[in-house]
Amino acid sequence: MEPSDPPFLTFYKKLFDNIPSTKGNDIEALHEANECDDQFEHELPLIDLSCLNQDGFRSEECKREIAEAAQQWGFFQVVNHGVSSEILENMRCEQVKAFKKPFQEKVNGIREFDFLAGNYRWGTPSATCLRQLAWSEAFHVPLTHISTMGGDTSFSTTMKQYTKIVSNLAEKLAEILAEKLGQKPGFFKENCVPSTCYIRMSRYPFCPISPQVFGLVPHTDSDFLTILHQDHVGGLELLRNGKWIAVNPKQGTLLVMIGDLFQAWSNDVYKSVEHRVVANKHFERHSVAYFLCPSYETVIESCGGSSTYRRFSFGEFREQVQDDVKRFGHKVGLPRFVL
Ligand SMILES: O=C(O)CCC(=O)C(=O)O
Ligand SMILES: [Fe+2]
Repeated sequence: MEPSDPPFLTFYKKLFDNIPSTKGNDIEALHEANECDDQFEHELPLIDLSCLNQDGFRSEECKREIAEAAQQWGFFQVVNHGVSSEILENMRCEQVKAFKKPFQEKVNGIREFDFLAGNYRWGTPSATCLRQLAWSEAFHVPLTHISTMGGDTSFSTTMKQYTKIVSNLAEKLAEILAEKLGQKPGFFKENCVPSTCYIRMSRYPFCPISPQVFGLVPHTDSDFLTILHQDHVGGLELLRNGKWIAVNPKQGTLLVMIGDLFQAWSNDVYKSVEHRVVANKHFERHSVAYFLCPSYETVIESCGGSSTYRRFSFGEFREQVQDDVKRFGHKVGLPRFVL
């Protein structure tokens, strides 16, 4: 059978050849750099979205909790979000099957899903050292692609069901966050379009050299907000007050992360949360993320008060991110746009 795993060890051989000896002190230093504090895990905000359908008081209270979590954490977990456990499970199964396709087929584009070469990414082509390498593979699928996917396959049906609910949820949460800033509704409906919103399905193969590489290097998301579903394995961590906190999996829960665009739009009221995925030595892991993005022409400017950031279009932001990744090996992000 043809292999399905990306050839990390052979393709990135140069990076592994340059590893300083990883004995004694070096390994200790790495563990220290990767250290994660489990102590605050229980404090991660968890919000019951069914309250949004209840009487005025309960629903207002729920909106307040959402805005508070976005301000203080840039992150929250949600339950009763409208995606049934059946759809979540189907999505996971379809994703597992898709990643089991031969590596070469994933690279060339999976015909059966109308995927092109560009839909598949793996590793970090720009990495110049192991700490920049992501030990993971992913399919990026814009919403426009999902809605035009042909055939009544279980893959296309599940993708359509999942994205329909999650995209509505993302828009609803974004509108609540805007309302809490005193903004009129409609901005996200008007500007977030199916050609730029996308689903990213990720697989993190088990990694024999963990902790020397990450599954996904520390980053913030370049969108308004992200809705993530992770499987039971764990590995996602977020940065809070200088400490990494593990986001342990809770069945049926979706995770919401504020991205850079919301931070700029809200003039730093909502925080774009830095997060990473730690590679697992023994188990593979899957996750699926939905990114709420505006059209490339959409201008992002502070919705109130004197702004920390200059106005920029989403297209300009993306180009700058790609440029920085090429030049420095990592994203700079919002600091590039500070006035
Ligand atoms: O897999 C995860 O838990 C995180 C994925 C993520 O952060 C991303 O795709 O931007
Ligand atoms: Fe992310």
